[in-house]
Amino acid sequence: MQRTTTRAAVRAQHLTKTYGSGEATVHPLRRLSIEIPAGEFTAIMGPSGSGKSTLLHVLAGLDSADEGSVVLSAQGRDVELIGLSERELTLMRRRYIGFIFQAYNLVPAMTAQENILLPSSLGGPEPDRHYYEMVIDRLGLADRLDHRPFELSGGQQQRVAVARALVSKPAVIFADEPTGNLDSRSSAEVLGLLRAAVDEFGQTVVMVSHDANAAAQADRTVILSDGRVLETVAEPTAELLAAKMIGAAQ
Ligand SMILES: Nc1ncnc2c1ncn2[C@@H]1O[C@H](COP(=O)(O)OP(=O)(O)OP(=O)(O)O)[C@@H](O)[C@H]1O
Repeated sequence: MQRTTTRAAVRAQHLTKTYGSGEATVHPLRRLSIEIPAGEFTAIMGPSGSGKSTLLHVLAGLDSADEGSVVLSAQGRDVELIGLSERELTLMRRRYIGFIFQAYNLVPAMTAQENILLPSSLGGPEPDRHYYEMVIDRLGLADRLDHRPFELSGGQQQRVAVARALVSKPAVIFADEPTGNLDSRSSAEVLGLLRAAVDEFGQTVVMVSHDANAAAQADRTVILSDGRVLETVAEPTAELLAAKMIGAAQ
């Protein structure tokens, strides 16, 4: 059988993270290794406390691991994130990483447009004008750009957060439960946009979700259990993922 090799956008090996000591010790990551293929949509599922958010934060350079390696491939070079200083990590995040939070994390005093352009105002890459306009148009935000977050619905706020993560064409977009606060219609919209970011804009997306329907939008779903990768499911269906999650919780 012919094998095609997919380029990894992020390659993490033997990640270990421990909190506390003695009887209170918690191990969110236990020598966990994972590869995130470039230009694809990867979902991460697992029971509560299995280490999903910790893993996402470590892969995105928002948190550090005690041991292991996280290599980010961006613009033809590989950068090891573990061991970088806080300042170096901040620069890496600004240049190469987009992050979408469950709680949107928009700046309340800024308009939608100012929020979307915030990473470049802070020294990140200047978005390409044509691409910026295409993203705004695709996300249906053209007539919302002068609004502040409190004037927008939850779904619209999350679309602004998606636009903020997309416009600088980061090497990887991470999303931590991006639909966790949304109703089913807004959830479907946001998931459709993440799917389009991969299919139409060639982006790499990694999303943590509890929701089998959301994770089924991905090209593959990695299931975590107790700080380790239990299984990777290619082209998952919601039914299969729901069944796997019952297994992972036992
Ligand atoms: N700052 C911290 N201090 C101590 N323990 C922590 C800290 N952050 C996470 N943990 C613990 O690490 C484990 C993994 O947490 P993590 O948030 O990564 O899990 P999760 O799979 O994302 O869970 P959930 O689905 O409930 O959000 C949990 O037992 C959690 O209580």
